[in-house]
Amino acid sequence: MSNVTVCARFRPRSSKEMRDPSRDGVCARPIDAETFVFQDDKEDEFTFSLDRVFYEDSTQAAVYEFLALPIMRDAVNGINGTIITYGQTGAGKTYSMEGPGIQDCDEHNKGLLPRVVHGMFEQISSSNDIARYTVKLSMVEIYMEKVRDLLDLSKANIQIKENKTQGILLSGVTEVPVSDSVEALQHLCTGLANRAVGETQMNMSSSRSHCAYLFTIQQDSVKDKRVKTGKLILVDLAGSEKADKTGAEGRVLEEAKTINKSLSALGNVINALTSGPSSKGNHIPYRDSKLTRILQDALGGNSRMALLCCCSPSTLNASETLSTLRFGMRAKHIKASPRASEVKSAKAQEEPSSVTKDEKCGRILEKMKERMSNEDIKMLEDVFIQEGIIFSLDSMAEVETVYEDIVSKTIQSLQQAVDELQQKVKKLEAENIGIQEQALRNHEPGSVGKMSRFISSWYASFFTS
Ligand SMILES: Nc1ncnc2c1ncn2[C@@H]1O[C@H](COP(=O)(O)OP(=O)(O)OP(=O)(O)O)[C@@H](O)[C@H]1O
Repeated sequence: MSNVTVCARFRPRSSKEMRDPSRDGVCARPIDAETFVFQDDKEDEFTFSLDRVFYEDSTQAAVYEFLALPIMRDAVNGINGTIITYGQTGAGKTYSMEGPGIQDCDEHNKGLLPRVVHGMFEQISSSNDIARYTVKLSMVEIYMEKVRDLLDLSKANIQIKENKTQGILLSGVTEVPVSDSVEALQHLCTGLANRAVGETQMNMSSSRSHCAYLFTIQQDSVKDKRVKTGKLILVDLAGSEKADKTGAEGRVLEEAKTINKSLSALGNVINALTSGPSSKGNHIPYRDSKLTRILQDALGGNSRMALLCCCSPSTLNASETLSTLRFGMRAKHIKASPRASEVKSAKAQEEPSSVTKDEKCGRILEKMKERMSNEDIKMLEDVFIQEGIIFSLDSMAEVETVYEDIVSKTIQSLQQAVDELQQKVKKLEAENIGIQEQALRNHEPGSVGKMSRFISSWYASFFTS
């Protein structure tokens, strides 16, 4: 059981952001490779801890090696993987995913997609003697809630179907077999040329669609004829900014609304997945958008998943960046347990389980911890966000530390309340004695009796209320 890998990447400041005269301009102050302090436009500070933070001087190679390489390697070995770039328009999603160009780009600037393609075929060629591989490539765009085949534009409305053994499928989508990275990149370039490009005030060439690159890697073992299939999906999401900020109108406004609807659906699915069982049962609204439906297997756990939160470093975009980072924090709590989709030989299926008692206990413990954290994380996160203590609940150890801290603080304040009450009791006792003495001095036995009855009943009600 592993968490989703969530990283943030701050691109260099644009020339417009550099010209901003109102501030020194930068909203993130690095603490270490995983943690930074974020300052919003009201100068409130939030500390974020993610799996890795890439600042403006980070290289494309570093992002690939940390975020994508392990997922690509597993996909070649039959474990599904998904890599998503998320963030507002102009935050660096496409730069991170593709680089300045897929084919004719210098080595240094190459994005995740061409690196994944090269890495995949390199790994395949180094293990060709133990297995035969078949790689197929598809490429689709989700635009205005329609899935369009970017490798065959006549297929403008691909249907999404579900199959018990293969999971989510794009019915009739073009799947081109590719035998090396040059061929794969050529097809990707064809697909990219077909991508719908809209215009908004914020970025004259911003893409207004989600784009998914899908690789199916089938491995036929030379030795025992076992077949493993790994699906690797890379998704470059459309920009997540608010429609009103773009100043868009007409069709562009409709595009922005549709994009926001599908990104909200993605947020809702993540919320449902990370909120634990609810009164409504655990309904996960995958069907609310094409995007969440296509990502259903990835989000539902049968896939390794990495999310790159692309951010502007500028205070001008602080509110969008804050919501991007909060989205990332939320996604971090999705639990994934990807399995290799291996078709076993009959002999392998008969083999007795070699799982030890300790391993079973470990698994049960993990499940218990998982349930506990699912229920507690939301409450804790809300409290800590309110208190300005944004944190990363990476492990149960962290949950326990946080709990211990809260419990000890609660005990301290209860102790203080008990001390105050004891002092109050002492003061009242002294007053009581004084009143009784006064009554005796006045020689009024009847009044003393009434007074003492009054005091005892007041005393009793004080301590039972
Ligand atoms: N890490 C980076 N290093 C250098 N330049 C970058 C980096 N990230 C982004 N840029 C530049 O910033 C600009 C916007 O980036 P990009 O087009 O990737 O944004 P985007 O998030 O994909 O936007 P959209 O939602 O419109 O697709 C581009 O000119 C890009 O070259």
